[in-house]
Amino acid sequence: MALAFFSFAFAMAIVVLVFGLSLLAWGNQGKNKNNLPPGPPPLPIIGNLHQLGPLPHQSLWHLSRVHGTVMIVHLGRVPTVIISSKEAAREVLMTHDLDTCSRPRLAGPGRLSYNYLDIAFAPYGDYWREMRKLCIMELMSTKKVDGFRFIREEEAEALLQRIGDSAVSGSAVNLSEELLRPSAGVVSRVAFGRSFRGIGSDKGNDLVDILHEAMAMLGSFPASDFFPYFGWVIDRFSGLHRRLEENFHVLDRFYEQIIEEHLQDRKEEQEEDDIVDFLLSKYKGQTESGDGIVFTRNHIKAILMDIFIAGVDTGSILLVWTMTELVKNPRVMKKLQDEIRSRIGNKRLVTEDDLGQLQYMKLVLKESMRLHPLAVLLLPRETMRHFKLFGYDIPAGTRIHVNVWGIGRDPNLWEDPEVFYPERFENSPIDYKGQHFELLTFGCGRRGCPGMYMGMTLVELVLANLMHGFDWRLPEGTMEGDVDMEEGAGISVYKKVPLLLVPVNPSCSADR
Ligand code: HEM
Repeated sequence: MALAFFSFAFAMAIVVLVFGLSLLAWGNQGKNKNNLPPGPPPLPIIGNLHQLGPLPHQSLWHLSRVHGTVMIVHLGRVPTVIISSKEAAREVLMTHDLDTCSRPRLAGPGRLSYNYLDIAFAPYGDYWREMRKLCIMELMSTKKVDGFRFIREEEAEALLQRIGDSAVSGSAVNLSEELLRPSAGVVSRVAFGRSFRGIGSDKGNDLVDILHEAMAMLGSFPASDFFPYFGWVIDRFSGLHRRLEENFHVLDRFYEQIIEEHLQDRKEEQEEDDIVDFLLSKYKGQTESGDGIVFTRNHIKAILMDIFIAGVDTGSILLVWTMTELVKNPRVMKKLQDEIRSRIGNKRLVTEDDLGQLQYMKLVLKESMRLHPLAVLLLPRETMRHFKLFGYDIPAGTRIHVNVWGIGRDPNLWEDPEVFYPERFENSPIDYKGQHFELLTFGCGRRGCPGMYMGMTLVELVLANLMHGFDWRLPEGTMEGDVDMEEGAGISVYKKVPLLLVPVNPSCSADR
């Protein structure tokens, strides 16, 4: 009894102490002499967390309409600047790129990247620079990507084959699942030298779920990110910690298997031909790389995490959103099919040589990326030094998010922003390659996406073939207006309800 009382008293003392310290720290925040950006008034301890909602990019966009396009919110104890206009995005990502190009230390990315040993979440510095250069040279350069063209075309052909079978049987295809396969196939064959095995095969663990869970964990807002001293307790109670650990272990087993298979091949003196071989050959047996970086098995696994997660899910999410918009907008789908079919004719497969002729398809993809930019808040940046932004002080160590989703729907930039209308890009120089701050699907500057060419080449090839090879219908009894547009939260925002469509061979279609 006495023991129980002392445990209770001890727990209460800790709660009071934490509460008191938080209030004290909160009070000190207000005494800051800096001219900080405006923002919604924060509550003690939780700051503005209560205003975020399940889809933070949407809540932050609505808040920015009231408080301004350079706005500060307090996520627990962490001041975070939200950028919601193309002008402010240009300042942060271009003018102040060097001031803002580090990454904050966050629980989800930290765990899945083996303590920031990857590229995407590594803080700015020599290690990040060397790894990024290495991955571009070995995997993502135009030359490398062009060299793997036959793999993309084989994967696209296999996809058409599978969809063709469904067209014959008249059954619906789950495109959210099916469109993952070409990117999974390309990434696994190009980067890992083999088709996927060992992931998605565990009972109850399918590849889509594992990837979406990883995206959710990378984009999650765990309490430990906002309450440094006691947040981990909340994460344990909420179950977030357990989810993160489970996801980490599924992925870890997969990377281990890839590494083991490569080590085995090396023993058997098989040819070195992919990035895993390259990482193993460069570092195996050494303790330090040329730049004095101690390289371990975890370093290799962290790089595999980036390639796997960034390389597989992104392209398929973009394709799913694009197919969703097309089926909701039959006029656009018909115009796109007419373009592709008139240019390509009766060829069985659209090849990469054909893609240059498909100008309307490029407009469709830009429009899809405007409304569904995947990494809706980009990856978080952290300022390395103090700088001024439109007269406001942005102190060193501030977290920054660029709300690309909001910029894509800004009525000051786009007429009827909610309408899917690819023609808005006709005769417009706006492109997604990082020079136009209205369309930042791949970010920009030092931390911009190095896999853009690799990702988009496959996306274009697959979309062109889907449109050339088939007409698409909604399942019986579903109308265009019924198509669910709900977003699933994560570092990349995906279509929450899987997209089911029925493929029809064009020769059987009543429209033709
Ligand atoms: C349609 C496909 C893709 C989209 C929309 C996309 C989007 C993005 C975005 C928005 C960022 C963050 C940029 C920033 O914070 O400024 C990023 C970073 C990154 N992406 Fe991609 N990506 C795609 C494909 C790929 C592919 C295929 C790979 C490699 C296999 C890849 C590897 C990376 C890496 C390593 C980073 C981190 C860069 C750094 O922090 O230095 N991405 N991507």
